[in-house]
Amino acid sequence: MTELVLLSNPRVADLPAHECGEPLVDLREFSELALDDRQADPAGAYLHLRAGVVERLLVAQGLLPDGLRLLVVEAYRPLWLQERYFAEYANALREANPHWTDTFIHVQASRYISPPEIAPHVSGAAVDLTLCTDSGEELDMGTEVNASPEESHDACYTDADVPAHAGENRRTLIRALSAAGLVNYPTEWWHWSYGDRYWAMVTGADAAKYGPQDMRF
Ligand SMILES: C[C@@H](N)C(=O)N[C@H](C)C(=O)O
Ligand SMILES: [Zn+2]
Repeated sequence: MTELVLLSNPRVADLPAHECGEPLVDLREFSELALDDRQADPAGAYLHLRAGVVERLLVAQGLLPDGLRLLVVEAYRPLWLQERYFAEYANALREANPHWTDTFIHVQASRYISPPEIAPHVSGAAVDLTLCTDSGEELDMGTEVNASPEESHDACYTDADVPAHAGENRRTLIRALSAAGLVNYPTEWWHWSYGDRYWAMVTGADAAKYGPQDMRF
């Protein structure tokens, strides 16, 4: 079994980010991609991603079997929102496990939400997505997008034992995105990134290409 490395692991968190200056682009410009509004913000910040990530997503879209599309749920996330998500989840873990130390809570929280200071969504380097048909029907992936480890009994883990058809759908997603150069966070089948610290750790790059962005509308 391969080792599961979390975002809080120093092998990821201690990597530097060398900002390359690439712009964030608006996914609404690309009709190839299907877009979902469950995480929408009024200005559409959640539909922005670095140009290099978009390029690879379009390659992945082209590699999917006919009739299937990538359905983007959330891309860019502002720092304040990442901080809120992290604090809320850490607090829930603390309440459920009052004997856990702060250090252990930080590690356990990072299974599901990135520590804000290294968060890949804040850099426009990560995207949460799934698959849908041309007519917009979502494929069964074994859990909902954003199901937590607790509510899904760890079925959110990419290699979890899920019903056969859901496993096949996950493999279709994995094949296309991996071939296009994105990397997956193994505790979340829907979370993919390029150019962030996790990508650097997986590919052996010296540094992330993208640092945090402060997008204002
Ligand atoms: C929970 C999910 N939406 C997510 O994005 N998690 C990752 C690890 C993150 O916060 O970057
Ligand atoms: Zn994500």
